[in-house]
Amino acid sequence: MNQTLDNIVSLAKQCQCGHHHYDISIEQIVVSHEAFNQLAAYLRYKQYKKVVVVADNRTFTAAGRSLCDKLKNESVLYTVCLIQSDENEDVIADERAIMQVLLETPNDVDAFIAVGAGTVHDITRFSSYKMKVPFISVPTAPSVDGFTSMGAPLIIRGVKKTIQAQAPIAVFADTDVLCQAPKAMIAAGFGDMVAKYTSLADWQFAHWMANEPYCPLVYQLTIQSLNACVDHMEDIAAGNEKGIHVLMDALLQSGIAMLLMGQSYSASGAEHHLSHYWEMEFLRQNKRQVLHGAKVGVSTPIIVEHYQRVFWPLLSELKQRPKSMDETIWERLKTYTDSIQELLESLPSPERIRAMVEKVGGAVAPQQLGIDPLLVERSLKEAHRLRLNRFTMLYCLNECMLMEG
Ligand SMILES: NC(=O)c1ccc[n+]([C@@H]2O[C@H](COP(=O)([O-])OP(=O)(O)OC[C@H]3O[C@@H](n4cnc5c(N)ncnc54)[C@H](O)[C@@H]3O)[C@@H](O)[C@H]2O)c1
Ligand SMILES: O=P(O)(O)OC[C@@H](O)CO
Ligand code: NI
Repeated sequence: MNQTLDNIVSLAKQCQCGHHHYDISIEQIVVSHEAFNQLAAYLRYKQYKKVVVVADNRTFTAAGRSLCDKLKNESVLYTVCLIQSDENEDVIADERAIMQVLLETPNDVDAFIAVGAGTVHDITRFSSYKMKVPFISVPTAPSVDGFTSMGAPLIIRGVKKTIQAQAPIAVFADTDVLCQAPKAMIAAGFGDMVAKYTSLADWQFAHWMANEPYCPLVYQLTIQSLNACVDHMEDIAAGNEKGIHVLMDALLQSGIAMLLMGQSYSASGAEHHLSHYWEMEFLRQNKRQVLHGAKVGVSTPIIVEHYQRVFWPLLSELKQRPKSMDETIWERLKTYTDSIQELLESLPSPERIRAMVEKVGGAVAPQQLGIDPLLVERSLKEAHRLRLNRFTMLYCLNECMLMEG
């Protein structure tokens, strides 16, 4: 990571922001060729006797099998829970997957090991939390910033909800496994980082308008991770070890930033709400899922465009308080107009963001992901409702500025 784990722990202890910071329960983060040997040593140190390895067919092939060989050599008793995919071959973090883990886990398990990408981690995070046992993270692709966070975005009765659960107690990422991950997953990881342009802007806005808890340290950790990815775009695009290391470090650090707040304020704004809306629509239509990072890589420039072309012109022209806007918001919008303008002007242009995403091999148009323009249009009007406690600029636009009468 840009910062070492110890460094972040100490920065968090000294933080003067006034908000509660969750303890970083992560004891060790290893990103190296030696990760699995170090995991074996860690299990010895923890004296775990019985673990459950959670994976799916693909992640078991990518890393689970070789990890299990290691566990055998170490005489650690383990069982494997292979999460079943749906009829589209997708593994979804939903009730069925969680129930499968709970059913297949012995009651006296010491710890879980999540071997996979974002989805396997969220299933394991939630199940282990409910069973009151720790989990260890073994990422198989640098595809999301959700390895070190404590939130579990789950699909519950078809609705994407993020439930705060727990962070892993340790992370062991094997660089060979990460470098061999599908190129689309590497591009998706970059997409999840590029999304921080708008998530951080929405967070700043929500803090000004609605007193959403804000912390400069968490902001710094996140923007530092984003900048590291942008600075190493060539390496990430080439998929070389340097690039994969930088990307993975950035994703881990952004996850820790979320963990410190116990919420995804820094990492998820309107661009994520659009992505969640599209994901739910795909599930409803029984279509194959699209990678999370691919969706947010596409929705981020759409949100920048919408803020610069719709939100800002409307805001700067507002002469009187719309009926749907309460007095406090109206006063604050007036106070912060210049700051909001500066904030929006500080964002890279939609073209620039698309060029970055394209450079690392990601899609830039919704149609490339099978998302039709009508769905995009609908999501721009409705997606903010998925997170009514987040006062994003999209929320403000739709709920306070466009709803006359
Ligand atoms: N907890 C958080 O804070 C957080 C943060 C970001 C995203 N997320 C969530 O993560 C989920 C998306 O995760 P994702 O984008 O990593 O996709 P994913 O975990 O759904 O994986 C996609 C597919 O890639 C396969 N795969 C993984 N590693 C592989 C490898 N090395 N080789 C071949 N195939 C491999 C998986 O088996 C799966 O079929 C979403 O539900 C999203 O909401 C959570
Ligand atoms: O809190 P949510 O919106 O699920 O987002 C988490 C994660 O996707 C941030 O990158
Ligand atoms: Ni994300």
